[in-house]
Amino acid sequence: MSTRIAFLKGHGTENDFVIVPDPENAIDLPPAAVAALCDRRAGLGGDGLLHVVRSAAHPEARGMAAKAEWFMDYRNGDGSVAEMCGNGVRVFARYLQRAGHAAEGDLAIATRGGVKRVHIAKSVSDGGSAAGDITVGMGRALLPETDVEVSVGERSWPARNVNMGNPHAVAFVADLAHAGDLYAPPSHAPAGAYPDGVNVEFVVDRGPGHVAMRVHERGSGETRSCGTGACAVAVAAARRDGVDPAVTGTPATYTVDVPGGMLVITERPDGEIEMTGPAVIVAEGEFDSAWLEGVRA
Ligand SMILES: N[C@@H](CCC[C@H](N)C(=O)O)C(=O)O
Repeated sequence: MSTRIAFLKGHGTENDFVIVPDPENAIDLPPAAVAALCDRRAGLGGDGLLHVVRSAAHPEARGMAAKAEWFMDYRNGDGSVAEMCGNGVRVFARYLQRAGHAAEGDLAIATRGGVKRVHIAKSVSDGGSAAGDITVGMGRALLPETDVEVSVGERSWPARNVNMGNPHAVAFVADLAHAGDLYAPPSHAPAGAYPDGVNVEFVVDRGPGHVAMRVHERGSGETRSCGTGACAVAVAAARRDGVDPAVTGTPATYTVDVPGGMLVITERPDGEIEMTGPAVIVAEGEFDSAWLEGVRA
């Protein structure tokens, strides 16, 4: 018997997600079903999917249930699983707020990358009303001292290897257009540098503490924003600029322009990184479970 399954659509700086609320983890979402839901022509469309589950009801999150009631079971658009999604966790928080599971202020969300602290700012009123920004504590960046190179077509660049829970290669380029159409994943060397694949960011300077980036995301293709990518870029830019908050004792803030908007990233002297930006829910509806059954078959 088919049933109706509720979904929402949301985005953070145009990194967009299908949101499937499923508190008791009752909906089977194998990779093919996720890819079908994220398909922009034959499905609902999204860079990824946020499966909203109570931590206590998910085997990967039970251990975090005492600290965070809700688990972000994040999937990439091709159905693959990723450790963390920075824009996703902000959109996830906005969903929890809209559904009445969270209020403005602080909350904790369980992710595969651990429990993340989120702050939902008060709504602002400027003639109409707009949702306040959402800040997430992204944890610390790891900077393995690996020499990496990324290539698109004939062009190659040295890249900084940054791990934000998920893997990134950050390349500073003369012109963002040099990354080409990014339909195919950029290649990287050495070949074994990223055994589980990599998100690749291309970065140009806009001014002091201000950069712009494009990204090719593992499992999603080119997207209009990537939160973990923006954090990786901010840290790579800071180190390139000779800035290390652990040494100076002063927080470092970078503004990162992405094709879909702007994110503000602050790295603190203890290494903790905070990311702030908008997160919105744009639609909600239902789809027929029979459609998903057809995809799974
Ligand atoms: N868009 C996300 C990152 C999603 C995961 C990434 N594609 C991966 O496979 O690591 C973000 O906002 O961080």
